[in-house]
Amino acid sequence: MRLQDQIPATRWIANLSIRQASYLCVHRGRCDHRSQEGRGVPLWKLTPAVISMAALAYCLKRGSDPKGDSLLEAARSNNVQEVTRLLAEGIDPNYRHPLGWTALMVAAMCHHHNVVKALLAAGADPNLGDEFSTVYDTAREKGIHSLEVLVTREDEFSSRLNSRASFRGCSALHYAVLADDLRTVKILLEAGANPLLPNEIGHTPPAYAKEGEMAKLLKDWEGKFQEAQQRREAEERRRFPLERRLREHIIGQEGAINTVAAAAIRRKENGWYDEEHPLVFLFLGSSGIGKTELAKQVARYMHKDVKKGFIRMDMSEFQEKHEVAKFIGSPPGYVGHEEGGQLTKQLKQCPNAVVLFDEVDKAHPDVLTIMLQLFDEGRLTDGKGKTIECKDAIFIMTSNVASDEIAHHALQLRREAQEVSRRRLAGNLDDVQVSDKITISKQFKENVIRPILKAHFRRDEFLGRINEIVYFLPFCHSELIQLVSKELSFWAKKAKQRHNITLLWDQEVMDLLAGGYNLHYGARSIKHEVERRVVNQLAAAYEQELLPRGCTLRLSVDSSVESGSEGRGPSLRLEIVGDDSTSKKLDIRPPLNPEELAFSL
Ligand SMILES: Nc1ncnc2c1ncn2[C@@H]1O[C@H](COP(=O)(O)OP(=O)(O)OP(=O)(O)O)[C@@H](O)[C@H]1O
Repeated sequence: MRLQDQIPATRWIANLSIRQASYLCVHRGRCDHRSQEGRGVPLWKLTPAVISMAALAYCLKRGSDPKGDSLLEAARSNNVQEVTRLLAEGIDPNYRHPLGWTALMVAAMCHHHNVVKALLAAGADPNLGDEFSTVYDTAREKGIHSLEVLVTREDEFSSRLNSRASFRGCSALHYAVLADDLRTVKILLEAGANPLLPNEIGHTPPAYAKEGEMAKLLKDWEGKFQEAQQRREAEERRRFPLERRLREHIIGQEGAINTVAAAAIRRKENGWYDEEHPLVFLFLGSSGIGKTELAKQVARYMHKDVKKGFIRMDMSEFQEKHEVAKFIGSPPGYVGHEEGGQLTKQLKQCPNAVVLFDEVDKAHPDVLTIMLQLFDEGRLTDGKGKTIECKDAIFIMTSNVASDEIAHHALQLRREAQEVSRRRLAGNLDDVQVSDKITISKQFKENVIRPILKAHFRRDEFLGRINEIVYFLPFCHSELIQLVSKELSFWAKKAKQRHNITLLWDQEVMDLLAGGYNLHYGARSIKHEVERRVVNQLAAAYEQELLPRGCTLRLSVDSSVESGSEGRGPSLRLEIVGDDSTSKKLDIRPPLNPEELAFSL
């Protein structure tokens, strides 16, 4: 072992006596608290405890990389030469201590400017957040003694920090500001550290700045950073508009995508909206058709990948009157008051979130009354009497109410459009163009859908507060082909990654799988069909060792099985493609092939 690699171990041994003393203090404190005499425990009795802590310390270090640990130690002790040497050896500049921090955070906290520069030059990310929370939480998470965590944090990071405060999410910039080190703060900002980045408790670095030069410097950079961020986002939006992003994840549903993107979100982004009220959508259509997926993608667009930006409430959990309390929290004196409400708790963390109320038609009328207040006033008062302002939130309700009527109307429109095209073009139509032309008529919305919604929700003011009712239509054939292709590609990628198997298929296979579409289950029925007819066969062939690693497999339609007989359609077969492009059908033993098994029953 190199001398440098031994340093942390030596420090651990040297620190045993400190730990022993600390443990003694803590233990004495406890004894004093419990007994009148206030006598401590003899030192010899503590030795096993201290030894066990040393063992824990050893365990803590055991899973870590000794060179990574040396980098952390060199950063802490301001050994620029050693830091540079280790980085040149290829040690990850973002290597984390087993308790969560990086070398850049240590150097920033300890005023070691040159180490900070060396780490940044080697690619250390100034915007990584610390994974260390409080001493006690970290001890619980890692399953080690809190005293051990405390001593490690003090020895290997800094002894100047409050052990009870949470540091999760603090960046190197947070630490440099906490250390009041103007020079390091400048270096970090110039290297791209984000002064607007909040830690887990929502504080950005300027929140820890002392008045004066430090606060002024950070304020200037906040402005610069905001401008640059806005420029970047505008450029990104221009190059990659929302509709295009949504279409990458959602097949078909052009009308729904355009309504949500153009009519509402873009208006909101560009300032053409009513800032007094949040946006409210009602997504209608049958199951598995993309309603939830569209809501998720909107949240991802609005909040990047921030988890808190998407709140999902299953409204079938609020069918009873008494369940209102679960929604916004119970008033004082009632059971669950301390817990708070499911919606209010999450909205508090992100008041401009995208909130999905799934199956809203199932909610109790009292819950709807609360939602109406929320939509109307853009604020919500929880059981503790705290008001949450959420005028910037986007509320999306989904419902299957009237889904049969919508599906049948859409199919009818599609048939009519096909008929018109057929007559006009004398056949040979591309149904993508046809499906684009389908729009649910105003008359149908007014005469069919509105009365159904009114009968269901029984309140005009509730329906009146919805900005847009968005219709999701059943998939047409070309959209089904896209869904099949997406599913097959997903499994082909897995086959390649896991077994180096190349999977091929043709149009006939996709047509056959598209036939598994069920209007009531939507895209889920396509997923199921691909799993049932393709993945099950692949798994069986693999289990029977019929698939050599690195082989090429072709899926094809077995036309020897004619449709019609006993309701069986053509089946899919698997062939291995040889180097000379010849193919050999795989003989998968029936008992292990669920499809064949089903046929033989
Ligand atoms: N238009 C679509 N394009 C791509 N994938 C889709 C589409 N519609 C549904 N899916 C996929 O099908 C699954 C179910 O979709 P989703 O959750 O959006 O259904 P839903 O319309 O909200 O139905 P439900 O009312 O049953 O929740 C998801 O995995 C989703 O990715």
